[in-house]
Amino acid sequence: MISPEAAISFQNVYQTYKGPQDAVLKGVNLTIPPSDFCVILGRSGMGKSTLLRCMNGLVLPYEGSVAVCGQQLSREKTVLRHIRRRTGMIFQNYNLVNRLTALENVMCGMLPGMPFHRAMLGLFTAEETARGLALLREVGLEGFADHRADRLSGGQKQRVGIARALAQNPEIILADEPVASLDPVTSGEILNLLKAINRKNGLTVIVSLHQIELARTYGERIIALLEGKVAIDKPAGQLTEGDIGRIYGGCGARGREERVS
Ligand SMILES: Nc1ncnc2c1ncn2[C@@H]1O[C@H](COP(=O)(O)OP(=O)(O)OP(=O)(O)O)[C@@H](O)[C@H]1O
Repeated sequence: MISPEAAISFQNVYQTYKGPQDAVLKGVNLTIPPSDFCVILGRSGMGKSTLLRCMNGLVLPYEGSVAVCGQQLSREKTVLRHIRRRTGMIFQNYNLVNRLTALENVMCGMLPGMPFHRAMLGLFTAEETARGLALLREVGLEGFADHRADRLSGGQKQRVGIARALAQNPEIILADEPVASLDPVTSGEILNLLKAINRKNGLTVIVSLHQIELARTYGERIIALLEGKVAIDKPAGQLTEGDIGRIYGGCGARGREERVS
């Protein structure tokens, strides 16, 4: 059953890029309540990014149904626009516009919610600019507003990415391997920031990770994908060695070690 109160609800979802014989998701059932902090685990190619892309309508299931904040995902443009406004996306490679400043990148997150003529010309009100600056402060980048994105460190770029996602006033943050390109200390800082946002703003946060220790430290709920299905769905504190073996077993111990930060 699709739950109208859930932030995200998947019912028997099948997704493919090539055809049903090559399905990536093969009957995913999932309910994520508002304000959850979930970590998605799974070996490379198991469909973590695909699952996240299904949550904001970047890809659509060929069978089953997805609902975001109670709204059923469909091909209809108004539905997609609405769902994308409610889901802020954070990427491994930050997806910033290099030639723009940190503040200008953050303001890009406001464009979809602005009247067309102002968005086209990039005309922001003083209030919107003040909000952009407040968001930079919130992610720890006060004083970096005028810095070009390509001159920032990886951790700073990811902070700008988070501020840009917040600028669209989302209810859900989807972070696709947000710390995969960062060192362990910076990774912890970024996950702490996402956790603080989850706690302070009550946003639902769903993060895909490869590092088991980070998942255990920062995740509250662990969802692991295996062979296109949810194989494990439990509180992070209850994740056992047996579970980890099940998720990464096919890689052998070496494959697992490589993923542990
Ligand atoms: N745009 C695409 N077109 C065709 N196939 C795709 C596309 N994106 C992903 N796939 C395939 O779908 C499967 C799942 O990919 P996905 O990126 O969702 O996995 P993942 O668990 O996020 O992997 P990783 O941890 O390596 O990022 C893989 O076999 C991949 O090759």
